[in-house]
Amino acid sequence: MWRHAAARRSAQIRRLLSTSAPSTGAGSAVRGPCIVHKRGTDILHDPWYNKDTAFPLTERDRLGLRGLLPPRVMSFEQQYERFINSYHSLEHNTKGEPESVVSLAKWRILNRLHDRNETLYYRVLIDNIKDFAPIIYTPTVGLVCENYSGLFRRPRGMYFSAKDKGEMMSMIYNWPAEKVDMIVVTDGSRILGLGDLGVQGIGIPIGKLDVYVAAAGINPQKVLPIMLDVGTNNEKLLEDKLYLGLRQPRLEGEEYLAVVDEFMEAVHARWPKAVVQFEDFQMKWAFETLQRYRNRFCMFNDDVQGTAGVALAGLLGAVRAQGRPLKDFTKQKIVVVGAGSAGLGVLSMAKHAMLRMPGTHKSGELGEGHNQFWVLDKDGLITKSRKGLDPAVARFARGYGPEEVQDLHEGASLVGVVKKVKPHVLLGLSGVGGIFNEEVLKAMKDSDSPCPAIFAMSNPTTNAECTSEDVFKHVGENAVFASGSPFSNVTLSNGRKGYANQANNMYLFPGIGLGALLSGARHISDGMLHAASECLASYITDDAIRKGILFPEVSSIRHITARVGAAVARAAVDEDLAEGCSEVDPRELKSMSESDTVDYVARKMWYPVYSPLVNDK
Ligand SMILES: NC(=O)C1=CN([C@@H]2O[C@H](COP(=O)(O)OP(=O)(O)OC[C@H]3O[C@@H](n4cnc5c(N)ncnc54)[C@H](O)[C@@H]3O)[C@@H](O)[C@H]2O)C=CC1
Ligand SMILES: CC(=O)C(=O)O
Ligand SMILES: [Mg+2]
Repeated sequence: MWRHAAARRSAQIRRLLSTSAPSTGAGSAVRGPCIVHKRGTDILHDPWYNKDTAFPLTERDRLGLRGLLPPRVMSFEQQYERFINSYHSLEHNTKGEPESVVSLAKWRILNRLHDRNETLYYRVLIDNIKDFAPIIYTPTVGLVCENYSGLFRRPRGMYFSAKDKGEMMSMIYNWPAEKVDMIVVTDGSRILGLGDLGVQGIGIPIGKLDVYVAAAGINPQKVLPIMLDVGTNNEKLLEDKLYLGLRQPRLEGEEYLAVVDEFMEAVHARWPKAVVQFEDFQMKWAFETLQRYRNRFCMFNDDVQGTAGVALAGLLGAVRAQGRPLKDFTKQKIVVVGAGSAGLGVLSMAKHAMLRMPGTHKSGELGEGHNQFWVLDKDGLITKSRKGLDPAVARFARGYGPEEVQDLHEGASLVGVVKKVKPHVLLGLSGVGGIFNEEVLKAMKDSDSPCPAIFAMSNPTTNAECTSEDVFKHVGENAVFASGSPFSNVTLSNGRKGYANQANNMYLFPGIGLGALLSGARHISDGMLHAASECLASYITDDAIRKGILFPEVSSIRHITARVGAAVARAAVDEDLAEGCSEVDPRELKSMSESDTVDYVARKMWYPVYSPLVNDK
């Protein structure tokens, strides 16, 4: 049985590798020579250049490697097959072990390859993204962050701490790559739904940048994960002897902002065209830093803006799933659970999309007071009678219109709200696992939609508001479901599939970053973000939507990202924000048709093949 499976896999691997260049984003499978400034073991220990046993004999002579490797020269295909086989042996050998043990073992084997040979690592990642994304990204990356200090073996990325004040401008030059295109930075204060993990949050920028390389074809030599260690308020970590971060409470106020300001100035001074993605900052800093930097630097906040675009695409899909025209989006009743950085990002983008729907202005149907949303946070339903309401939340508080007849009071419970409102959509970004319990889901049966939509978007899996099983069992087989972390499809009573879509910002952030980079955008505008979301929403056909498919397969992420990247670049050009990049100036970008732009973006995507190495000494 095991042998048959292995033979099948070998055939699959041969098939995969014989198509030397996939249809999108291949770049060229034949690469020109690459100049290295090192020789001998220095090359073997550098994962950017290392080919392990695949160094040809001529290269071994040229680079001083002769005698440093076993004599047999393996092909890339053989190395690939060897890795995949060891991965499957590990799966086989860990059967029956607890899930966390298996997941961490899988992460370790991938991480070791990452640290040793990036070309092979990214090739296996690209080819097997659906299987490997749950390991290098959510949910396993959450487990890795929780255990990071114990798992730490080799550093990756850069660490700027509160103790580095005044030094960052010189520290930035310690990074060995001359050019950096994409940076993902966190302060570790809200890692997925796991809270403050301090310096251990570095796993998130690393995972996000892996997705950038796999999905957007950003050259891994030009990505930089960054941790801003300003302390932690996590008592458990502060007491942990192995904790690798600063043992002090988080900086606050001006002291905190001074660190982030200095970091942003340092990055901009060395790499003025780099795109900076802010990730997993607690709400107050997510919004504050976005406001502070978005018009000065080419940056965005993925949790606020990337998530919003993905959720909006899903919400529009939910309208189509009901067989209704898109303009009916303005009539959808949407309950949002979680009014944090992600929830508020979604609310504000969805509201903006409603206001932009064709015809809404003419009919005067929608105004700022129009409110299709019921928003709950940890204290229940948010109404205008809530004391000390933040203006960003106040826009969505109930009580501004005729909806008051629904007799829902401040702080009403989730189940109470669902029973009274009968929403078309229930969307969770609360970080609270299981909060969409049986009672809540059963109440969704009475939704005014023939296909009630449940989005359990919190990560990782343990923090998801509910599971795919729960939804099809309690809401009904006509429900549509999407979650932040992957769940399995469910077999329905009629033998059809209940689709477990993944509503994760991974469908957009790589394209936002890529489009901004290739257009040389001065900054990332709302228009560029809307273009990204619309592109994702229109990717799914009506046929697929009717089956309950709201988002594409993760395996097609490179294809989607090329399109999203092109849409973002075109929006930058339209808004005169594009300054062009080294090869293409803004006029050329402007003259490209839509499909030319997609081709251009796809051509610029890096694809992992071994380049001939030439030494400059
Ligand atoms: N699927 C995706 O692409 C994304 C998912 N997320 C997930 O969303 C979750 C929240 O992220 P943020 O908004 O940044 O966090 P946050 O900490 O800023 O906000 C959390 C919100 O949930 C509310 N909340 C807490 N307990 C609650 C309860 N029992 N009932 C109702 N509301 C409750 C809080 O009051 C707060 O408004 C995290 O789990 C994160 O992983 C975030 C970004 C992207
Ligand atoms: C997916 C993501 O960005 C989050 O859960 O924070
Ligand atoms: Mg995030």
